[in-house]
Amino acid sequence: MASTNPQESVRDHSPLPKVLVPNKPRSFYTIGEEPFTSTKFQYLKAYESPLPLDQFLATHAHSVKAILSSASAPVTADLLQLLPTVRLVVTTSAGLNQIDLPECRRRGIAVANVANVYSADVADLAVGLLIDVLRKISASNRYVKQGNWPTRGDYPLGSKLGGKRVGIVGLGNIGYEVTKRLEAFGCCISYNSRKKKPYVSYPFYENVCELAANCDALIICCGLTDQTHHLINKEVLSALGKKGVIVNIGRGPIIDEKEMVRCLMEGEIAGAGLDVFENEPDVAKDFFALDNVVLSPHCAVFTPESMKDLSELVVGNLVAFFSNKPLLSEYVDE
Ligand SMILES: O=CC(=O)O
Repeated sequence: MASTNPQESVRDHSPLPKVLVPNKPRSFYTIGEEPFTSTKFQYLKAYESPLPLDQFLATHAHSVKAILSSASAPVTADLLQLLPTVRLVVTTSAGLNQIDLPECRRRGIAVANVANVYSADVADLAVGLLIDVLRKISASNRYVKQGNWPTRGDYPLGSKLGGKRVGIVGLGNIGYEVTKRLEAFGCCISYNSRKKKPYVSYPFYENVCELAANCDALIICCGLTDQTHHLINKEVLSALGKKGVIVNIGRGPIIDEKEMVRCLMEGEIAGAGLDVFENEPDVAKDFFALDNVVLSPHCAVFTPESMKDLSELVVGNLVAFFSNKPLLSEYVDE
């Protein structure tokens, strides 16, 4: 429970190593905090302190050895500057865009990622969104529930997934899981990634526009970086074309959202399945009126099963770190 007494939150007699938690991760909300705890370390929860963050950090600056980051808890150069004894950042997010990785590297701070914990769930949702858009599942569900079937007749046909040419943008763990699923549906896969992957034989397109021009659907699986910000722009969307569908389970700002909305409204692309948005949780209202758009509230990673695996990995990484053992899932830049 949040302390109401500022003095109480500054008192810190525990000999356990300290892990700063700047914001409450969504995973703590979904399965509770208990699975993430251990007798080997103690969380310092900035979000429960009545102190302003800078005062809280000043109070604990020299006792914090690790940070538990999440999508909503950025680890910036400014934060690290205030915490000179930090040597590890563990994140609960698949994306690492909120962590200043070059600054961590410069300071000799290790980063532990989520490894493969979420990949299957995210891939399932990506394929689910694609099928939903193509087969109009959500749209026809609304049609039936609104009582339109008897009066307005059959709903327009959806389109087959099998045989579709699907382009994966970002062939990491999640992208690879998506390909495994789409192979089973008989799709023709090709991809764009920072580098050609030696372990797959799918056609590789160095240029995402060329990939789009040769695909019926694009699935965005890459991380958000300076290079991928608005990677999917007007040119890529028009290359995808009138019959093209886009699915995004990466990060909202990878797509130029205003341009995508325009293309959807003007029929320049056929549909979209989106789990992530440029300005979460405020989703552009233009999407709401579009029947060819399926939306989910950035929940691709959230199943109780993967949350449990996540808690084991987070605790495992922190315990390993505080026991001077190798991390279970250290992020290594390729
Ligand atoms: O999108 C969710 C995550 O990065 O964990």
